[in-house]
Amino acid sequence: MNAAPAFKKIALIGFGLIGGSIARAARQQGLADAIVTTARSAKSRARVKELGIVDDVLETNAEAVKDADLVILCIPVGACGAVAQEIADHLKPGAIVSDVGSVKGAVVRDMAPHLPASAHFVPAHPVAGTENSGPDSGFAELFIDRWCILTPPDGTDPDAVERLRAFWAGLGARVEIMTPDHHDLVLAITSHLPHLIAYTIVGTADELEGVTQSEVLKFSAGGFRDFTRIAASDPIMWRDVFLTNKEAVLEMLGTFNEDLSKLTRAIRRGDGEALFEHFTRTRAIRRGIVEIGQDSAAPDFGRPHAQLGKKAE
Ligand SMILES: NC(=O)c1ccc[n+]([C@@H]2O[C@H](COP(=O)([O-])OP(=O)(O)OC[C@H]3O[C@@H](n4cnc5c(N)ncnc54)[C@H](O)[C@@H]3O)[C@@H](O)[C@H]2O)c1
Ligand SMILES: O=C(O)C(=O)C[C@]1(C(=O)O)C=C[C@@H](O)C=C1
Repeated sequence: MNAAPAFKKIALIGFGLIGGSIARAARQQGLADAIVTTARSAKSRARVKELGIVDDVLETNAEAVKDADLVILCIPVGACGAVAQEIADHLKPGAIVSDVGSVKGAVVRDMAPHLPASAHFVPAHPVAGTENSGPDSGFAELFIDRWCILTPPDGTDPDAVERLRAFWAGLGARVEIMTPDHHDLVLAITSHLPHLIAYTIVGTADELEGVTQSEVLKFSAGGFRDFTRIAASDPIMWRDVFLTNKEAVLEMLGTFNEDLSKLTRAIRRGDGEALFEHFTRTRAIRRGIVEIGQDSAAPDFGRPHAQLGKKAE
């Protein structure tokens, strides 16, 4: 447990997978005196209150950010601009404003113009998640040993960046800083395209004539099952990701389609050597990821939480 909480009051706008996980982890690690959140429907507010993780659950975003030292938007990327506008006049001078969006260029473009000069805007993206959403889906261990990427605009107060870095480190994450454009290019290939492929393949299997729905379900114990998990991810979140990271995704999709054509040709021509060479190369990549502990099974969720802050410092 930290000696003194890093923040007096944290406001989490949205209490879904990411907002709920931040609240649980920040609470466990003692990173704030008070944590408040917003939930839009009466039903969600009642559920979040029942969970008993936060100090207050408010209906409006403007009410929630009052007196908060750290405000984190944990909502779909496409909603960030309108919410920045909603909260702008209610922010405490000196407050750090951040987000967790999977796309950074669009978030910076949509939020920055609305925020007052007295606020410190430090966009962030924890590269950790699941296919689940909603107030019950979060868990405190989500960010342990996962990356959190910060994309502060040029000229951002270094103290604000450092405070947010320390906050994410306190949640268990490894923190890296990059530009929004670079973030969006990297994530287009490592996260956005894999989701598009999963959404495609599951839809394709579903529409196949000659293969019944029950056969798709029955024989989905192998590779296809992994795709169905990813394809179960939140439709609003992913609609917004593809609408807002259009250029980078289309660029990566172009390269992907060229590579797919090469493999298609190798299959058509019976070119076993080309297939073997390709699969050998990709196997080595997977083994490299496992070796450096970046596969999904690697994080040690059993590690005592009290050690998190120490390890991440
Ligand atoms: N799910 C993941 O794996 C993952 C991982 C990292 C980052 N992210 C990013 O985190 C953000 C939130 O994703 P999530 O998975 O927590 O989604 P979620 O659906 O679990 O939660 C989103 C919450 O935002 C609320 N919300 C939507 N619009 C709002 C508005 N205008 N004002 C207030 N609240 C609003 C919803 O009611 C919901 O409670 C997204 O930007 C996403 O790109 C998601
Ligand atoms: O494991 C999953 O379910 C995820 O899709 C998590 C994942 C990812 O692609 O790695 C999804 C989107 C986020 O922006 C960050 C993490």
